[in-house]
Amino acid sequence: MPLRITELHAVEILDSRARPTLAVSLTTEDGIRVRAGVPAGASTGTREAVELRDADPGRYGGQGVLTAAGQVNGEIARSLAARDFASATEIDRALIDLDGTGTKSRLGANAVVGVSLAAWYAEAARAGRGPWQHLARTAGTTPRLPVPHFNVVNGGAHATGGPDIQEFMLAPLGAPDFPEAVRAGAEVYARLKARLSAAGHSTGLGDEGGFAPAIRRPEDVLTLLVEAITDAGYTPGRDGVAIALDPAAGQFRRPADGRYLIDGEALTSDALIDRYEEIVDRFPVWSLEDGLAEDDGDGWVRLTARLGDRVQIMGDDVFVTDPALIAEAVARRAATSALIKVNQIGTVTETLEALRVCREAGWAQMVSHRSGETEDTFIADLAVGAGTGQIKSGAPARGERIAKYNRLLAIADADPALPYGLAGP
Ligand SMILES: O=C(O)[C@@H](CO)OP(=O)(O)O
Ligand SMILES: [Mg+2]
Repeated sequence: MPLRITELHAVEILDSRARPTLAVSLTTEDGIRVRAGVPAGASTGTREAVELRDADPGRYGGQGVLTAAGQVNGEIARSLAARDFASATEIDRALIDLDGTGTKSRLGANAVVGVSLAAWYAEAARAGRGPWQHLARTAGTTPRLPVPHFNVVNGGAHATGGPDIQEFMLAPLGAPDFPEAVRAGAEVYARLKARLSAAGHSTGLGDEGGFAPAIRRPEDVLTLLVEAITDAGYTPGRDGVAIALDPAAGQFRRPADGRYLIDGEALTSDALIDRYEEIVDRFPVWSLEDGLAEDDGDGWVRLTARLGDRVQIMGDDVFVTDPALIAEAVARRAATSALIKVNQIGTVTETLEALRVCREAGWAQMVSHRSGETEDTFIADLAVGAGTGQIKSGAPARGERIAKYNRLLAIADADPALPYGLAGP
């Protein structure tokens, strides 16, 4: 039976930063009703799909999304309603065609992604399956529970006064199963808080629920993390709890001369790569995301050549979940893995395509939240269904972050046969 939408409705809600975003509800002719929440980033890539924000500076300082909601309730609803669709993929294609810009800027990427997520929820519900089972079946992938990456120290664009490096994450690679990985994350988080307090640092939180102490030197943060991992009784490293970094280096690159301003120094790409190498020598860092800026193309190739066999070199702002950009980087050996965010590209179909490009190239994939989140848990199902083996959803604290981890705990509980951990090569 074809999928027919009888009602599509978007409403302005709040995200975790008290900024407006969209919730989209969708009803099908056969009575399925679903709802999706739309996330939003702060450290965005320049080639991301473009969200619509209102022109009116009098509401939410010009950040409202009534225009985007209007696109869903008006043009998108008129175009999709009462049409027969063979699948959610077809709905995504219709959205891409209707928008017509390649960047989703006309309808708004926030409007488009809300409808896309709702369409996939609806298709799964109509098939009588959970979202992850449905995604696995559609994509032809082998499901697994991902290694959670807990962002326990927040800096950069996510925490004023925090470190220059945006994200310091705990990755319980050595955990025997997903619940034990969550436990490790939460126990180390508690020990880290105790260490920060004892040293007189702030334990206030950044946007993703991690601590945001005024510690500039990345090595000083890493030392604290290793101590906290040990305090909690875990082994620092791949057999226990490893560390992943997302410097989001584009945020601290000086446009005038392309130097990276970190910890009071102005480093060339090569000097920054040297610094990363020293960090990898000294600390149990296993993954490095956006180590360089998105426009430092040759730097990415050198970074991968230098460190690619020691740590995962992951692109976020540089690839923006775009299958074409990922394919190009595979050919240039400009990274070894890609971060995956549905709202960076705008539809679930294109996201699955990006994941397929990675799989076929032997690249690792990490499904990711945004720094502005809702209680929506689609990314948890996406990580399991697509079998990516990795997810990041912030600290093991704050409702919008733990919604995803708690969804993963529920999936683990309901299906004890699901394997846990990194996907094989
Ligand atoms: O850089 C990132 O990886 C993300 C999520 O942690 O941040 P933002 O959503 O602000 O782009
Ligand atoms: Mg990033």
